[in-house]
Amino acid sequence: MSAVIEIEGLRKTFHSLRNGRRVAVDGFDLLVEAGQIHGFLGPNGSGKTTTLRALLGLVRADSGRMTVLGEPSPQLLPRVAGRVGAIVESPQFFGNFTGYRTLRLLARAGGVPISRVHEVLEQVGLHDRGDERVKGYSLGMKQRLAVASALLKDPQLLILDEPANGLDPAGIREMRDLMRSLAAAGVTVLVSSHILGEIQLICDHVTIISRGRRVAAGRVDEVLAGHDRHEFLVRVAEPERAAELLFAAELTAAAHDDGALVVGGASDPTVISRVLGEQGLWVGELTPLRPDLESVFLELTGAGQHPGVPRQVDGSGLPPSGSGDVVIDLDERGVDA
Ligand SMILES: Nc1ncnc2c1ncn2[C@@H]1O[C@H](COP(=O)(O)OP(=O)(O)OP(=O)(O)O)[C@@H](O)[C@H]1O
Repeated sequence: MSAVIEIEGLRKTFHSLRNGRRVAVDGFDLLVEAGQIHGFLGPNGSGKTTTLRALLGLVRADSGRMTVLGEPSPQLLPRVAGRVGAIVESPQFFGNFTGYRTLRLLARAGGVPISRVHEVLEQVGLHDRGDERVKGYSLGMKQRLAVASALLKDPQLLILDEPANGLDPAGIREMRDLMRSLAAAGVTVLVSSHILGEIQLICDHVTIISRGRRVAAGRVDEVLAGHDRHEFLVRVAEPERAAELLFAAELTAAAHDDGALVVGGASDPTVISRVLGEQGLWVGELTPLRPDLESVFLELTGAGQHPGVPRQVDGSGLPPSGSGDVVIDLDERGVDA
């Protein structure tokens, strides 16, 4: 598989009068290969947006090596910009424009044939609503319009920063279906999120960032398997006696909140049912406890107890007011330090 995005040792420090020096990204690595739907996960303030902004040349990294579609970024990003679509932060559009007019303008500005507008509206499922004003769109429709604008160039790589943010369950499902259909059409997708269930449903690969550092990366199933503690949920009539029997058999047993036991140390579940059954305790339920991305994420990032460094409230982490349109046209990107 060829690398579509490579980041090695990315470091970015922000300096502000109020908060002094803050290391937002601290030696971070990321590898996204062709054909992946790659989830980029991290708690609030862990460095996801800064990483994406550095990758796209929107903020200057202190150090690190980055490539996009094989070209060093941001130096030679313009060479591949036509093959990359990116949406960073919340999309904003002129409310009085229709979806169609919005895309037609963007297509003209980007030198894309107008015929492409119909194709992308179709692709994101807005074809029937293209003649309506954007101000009447739901948040989910606005997000899909943003994706449509990023698809105008028919990109090979789509980078989406928190596309499910603020969406209701139906909107999230629409976004998920859209990402799947794009991946099926051969687009490599990098999607950042802190909605873990979503990432687990959509993505085949994941990179988890915590406090600016990579703490896990790989196929979602492999990352999960690496955190499988081989525990089982066991339901029996006498949990306390069962726990004693299990301890005596050198297994572990902990009370679960609804009277069940969480049993560990058994290579296979028949060991548990045999230990209990031999003493006349019949097992009513024996379920393997598989880790989900949420438990792995909380374990790796400590997000439950130690939330990520909070976003600055002085607005220095936000785009300047008025620069609402955050659908990034890589051909016209600016660089801030
Ligand atoms: N322009 C900036 N100036 C100063 N600090 C910044 C700036 N941008 C980001 N930061 C800080 O860098 C750290 C990482 O922020 P970043 O926005 O990259 O995190 P994130 O993972 O995208 O968070 P979220 O999920 O909340 O969007 C935070 O501590 C943030 O306050």
